[in-house]
Amino acid sequence: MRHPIVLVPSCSHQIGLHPYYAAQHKYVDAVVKGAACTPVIVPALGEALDIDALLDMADGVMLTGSPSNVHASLYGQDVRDPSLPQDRARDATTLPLIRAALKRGVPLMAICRGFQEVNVALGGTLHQAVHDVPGMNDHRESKGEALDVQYAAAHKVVLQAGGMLARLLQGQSEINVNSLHGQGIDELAPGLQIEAVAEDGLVEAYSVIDARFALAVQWHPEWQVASNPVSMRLFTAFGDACRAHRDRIP
Ligand SMILES: N[C@@H](CCC(=O)NCCCC(=O)O)C(=O)O
Repeated sequence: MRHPIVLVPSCSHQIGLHPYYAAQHKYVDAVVKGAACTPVIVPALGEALDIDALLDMADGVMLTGSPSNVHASLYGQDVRDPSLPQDRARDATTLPLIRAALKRGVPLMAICRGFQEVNVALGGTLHQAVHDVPGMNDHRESKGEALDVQYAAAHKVVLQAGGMLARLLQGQSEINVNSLHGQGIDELAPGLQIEAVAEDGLVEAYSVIDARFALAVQWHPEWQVASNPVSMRLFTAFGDACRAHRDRIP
């Protein structure tokens, strides 16, 4: 039996003189090590992509994080800080893909930027600088530190009792998570169910109501996934949903 195929939309990065379609190793590796699925990196080609053809062959979609921000115009705002990285090619690829995948019931797992993209794709908005919102904490990483410091547990999140995440984590009420983001959920889109919140009240995880499996988290479960039991539960559940989709009777 073939492994389920998981689409991993790329970012568009400039490396030297050339633009690249790129996806970080840790996300692609987590699809294999955590979900036991086969990753397929999708170039950020936007409307040039045949999304239906991609979803015809896909058993899941995983949206990665990225230092770039979802363009604020996509949720009706002006860009607050133009010096921060953007990736319009990725936006033009992921937002239509998210809507199409959810419409078809393709399992979806979204991480960090991906978490923000799903909210925007479904009509929600973002804080462009969480740390400048009165009463909110600074959720950014210390960029000058080593990666194992940047991705270390930074704060706790309280799980929604009776929610999908609480069930997946067998009734745990809170977990410690890493935190590498300057933006965050402001208005939650219709049809989303909060699954976890940070100590300052920021939404840190949600699921899509009525979806068989659509889970989005602001933190990074892909980081050293195999050595983190909580992350392994999330990726295993995603992989199981992809296997069920692969074996569905059309
Ligand atoms: N740019 C957005 C999303 C942040 C994000 O995805 N961080 C991860 C970057 C590195 C990695 O991919 O692990 C924001 O700042 O909120």
